[in-house]
Formats: sequence, C-alpha cells, structure tokens
Amino acid sequence: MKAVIFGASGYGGAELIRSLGVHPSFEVVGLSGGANAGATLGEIYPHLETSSFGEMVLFDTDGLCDFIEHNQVDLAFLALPNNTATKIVPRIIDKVSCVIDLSADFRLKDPSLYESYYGYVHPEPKLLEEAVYGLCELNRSQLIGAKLIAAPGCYVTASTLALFPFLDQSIIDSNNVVISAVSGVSGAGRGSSVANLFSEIDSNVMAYGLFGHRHRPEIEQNLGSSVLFIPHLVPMTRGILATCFGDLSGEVAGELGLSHVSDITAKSSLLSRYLNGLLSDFYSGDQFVEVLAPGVSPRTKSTLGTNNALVSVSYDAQTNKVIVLAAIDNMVKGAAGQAIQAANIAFGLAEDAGLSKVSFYP
Ligand SMILES: NC(=O)C1=CN([C@@H]2O[C@H](COP(=O)(O)OP(=O)(O)OC[C@H]3O[C@@H](n4cnc5c(N)ncnc54)[C@H](OP(=O)(O)O)[C@@H]3O)[C@@H](O)[C@H]2O)C=CC1
Ligand SMILES: CC(=O)N[C@@H](CCC(=O)OP(=O)(O)O)C(=O)O
Repeated sequence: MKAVIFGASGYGGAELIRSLGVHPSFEVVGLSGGANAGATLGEIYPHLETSSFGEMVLFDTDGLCDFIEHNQVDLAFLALPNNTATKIVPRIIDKVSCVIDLSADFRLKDPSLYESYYGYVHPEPKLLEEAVYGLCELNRSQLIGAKLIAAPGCYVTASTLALFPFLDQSIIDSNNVVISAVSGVSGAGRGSSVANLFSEIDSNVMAYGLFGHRHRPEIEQNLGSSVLFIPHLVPMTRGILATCFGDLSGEVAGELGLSHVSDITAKSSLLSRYLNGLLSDFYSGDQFVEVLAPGVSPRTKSTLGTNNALVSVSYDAQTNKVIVLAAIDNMVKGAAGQAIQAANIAFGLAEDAGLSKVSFYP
C-alpha cells in the first residue's frame, strides 16, 4: 500500500520514515515539507542521506495534495503544526483510504475547547465528529476501517494508559487526580523556539504550562474526570515519564477485607499486589503495554526507539495514594509509532508491523 507523509522534515515525520522504511506493507511514495520543500530528505537529515529515502525531494503542501490527486495513495500521515491539518484533510479525505493526523486538530470532541486551548475556532466540526481517536489500546475496534484517525498527544498517551484502568473501574477516586510528567525536548518539535536551545535546556529542569497545558482537556476527555496536570522539561532528547497519583477509593480496602489491617507496610504491599494484578489483567491482550512489578519504576531509556509503554502501580497506605508510573518514547508510542499502530489496525494488518519492541541501549 502506498503512503505519503505531510511534514516529513519534522521530527514526527523523520520517525515515521524510520519505521515505514521497514514496514512490510506500506511504501512511502511522497513527502512534503514547509520551509524545507524542494530539498531532498538527505539534505535535511544526514542520517537518512544514504537510505533509500535520501534522494526523495519534498513537495510543498499543494504539491503533495496534487500528487495524491493524480496517483494512487492509500494512506496519508500528517505530522504538521496544530491547525494545519484542518486545512489539508478536507482536500484529501476522499482521495485516500485513511488519513492519520498526529496533531491535536481532530482529538477533542468538544469543538469549543479548540478556542480556549489552541486559540482557533475549529473550521471542520463535522470531520472532528467523524474522527476516531487513535489510542489503540482503548479504541481498537473503532479503528478498524477508520477513515480519519486522530493520534493522541504524547503526555496524554502515557497518562491515559496509566490511569484509565483504575478510573474506569472506580479504583481511584475521580477527585484529586494529579499527573506530574517529564518530557525530553524533542516533544516540542524541530521547529521549536529559543526556549529549547541546548544552552537553555542543559543542566536545567523546569515545570511549564502550569494548570493550562493543552493536553489537560485531552487527558480529561479520555479519563472522564478532571485532573491537575503539570508537565516538566528535562535535559534529554526523547522520553516521557508520567507519575500519576490518586486516592484509593473508599470501598476497595473494605471489599478486600483489608480495612482492619493497621500495619502500613503490610497493607501497602497487599494492595500494591492487588492493583498490579488489575493492571496486568487490563493489558493482557496488548502487546505494547508492559506491566512492571509494584515499586519498580519504568525507565524512559528502556523505551527508546520502541512503541512500548512501560507501566507500574503501587499503593502507599500512609497517604492512601495509588501511584501509577508510565514511560514511553514520545516520538514513537507518543507520536509516529502510535500512528503506525493505528494504521496497522485500520488496514487489518499485524498490529506490530514496522514497530520495534526492544529499545536501543545505552
Ligand atoms: N514531537 C513529539 O513528541 C510529538 C508531536 N506531536 C504532534 O505532531 C505534529 C508534528 O510535530 P513535530 O514533528 O514534533 O514538529 P516539527 O516542528 O518537528 O515538524 C513540523 C513539520 O511541519 C512542517 N510545517 C510547518 N509549518 C507548516 C505549514 N504552515 N505548512 C506545511 N507544513 C508546515 C515543517 O516543515 P519545515 O520544517 O520544512 O518548515 C515540518 O515538516 C505536531 O502537531 C505535534 O504537536 C504529537 C505527539 C508527540
Ligand atoms: C516538551 C514539549 O514541549 N512538549 C509539547 C507536547 C508535545 C506535543 O507535541 O503535543 P501535541 O501533539 O498535543 O501538540 C508541549 O508541551 O507542548
């Protein structure tokens, strides 16, 4: 099947190319760039210069839309800044079997949220309504044969995979959910600002987007509860670690006959094991979610280059807090890998086609 990538000169585009280059069923036949249109991929990315893609010249947006008009293309990936896909999807949606957008343009079901969090009035509410949200572990059946797929945000993927099983089963109280997450700088994209220069990021850690980060409403949409979300930028290239906290719901300890257990250590250990069992059961059918033992922290380094999400859950009886940790590679499970996983499902292919499960290390 023939695939094209809008935004191939960006980080998401480069990561799509890396995986699609080894994909058994998708062949990349067209690429676009913004300012880099007209250049070859090898000129933009030295690591791709000698690959089979090195000589490919990037179209501009109009050029790639024309290419789709006149050639058979089955699948289009859009890895573009927010409020750019909204203008391209209407032009190509009827020409290809499936469009997968990596931006936020088709993720939020309430159109008014685009005005408050992204600063634009959504111009395509009908397409927004039709789009299928591409978090594969939660939406697999809806993705089969989907025409327009909105790949989730990177922080959102880690946070949702961590918390959904517990909120869905009312194990964690839906009030007072807090997510503190750290991200590598590639999350901001190749076209990002001075704030992401080496001299600003090196030996520096900071929180940002306090209370109003645009991923907050997307996490809330997935979890069906309000959350406090605090992202941090850390001096590394890739990776997200989300540390999620919530109160164990009042009934759980009682139902398990543990209300009377006064030994804090014993109670923490028993409940941690119980919660770990729930998490393992929830993801037993998901090849890209790996549940680690309670008390073991997932490491971002173990996810590098893979489409895996590593998760673990523990309980602290002293504070009655459930702590769920999740690590992903923001460029893979948080962006390009997730998009390819969704494409695999949409086209009825093996879900792991083109996707890696073993990280590069160190
Ligand atoms: N980086 C990440 O971890 C994640 C990113 N995303 C989302 O994926 C999308 C792409 O992100 P990312 O690859 O990181 O961003 P980059 O800044 O690295 O790349 C953006 C791409 O869009 C092109 N572009 C920019 N402006 C225009 C325009 N007006 N018209 C056409 N093309 C344009 C750029 O071309 P050129 O460089 O040639 O100008 C480049 O190819 C974004 O919506 C982002 O929010 C989602 C999850 C995670
Ligand atoms: C480190 C960093 O800056 N991360 C980005 C989020 C990543 C992303 O691309 O999110 P969307 O797909 O929703 O735009 C940010 O905080 O805005």
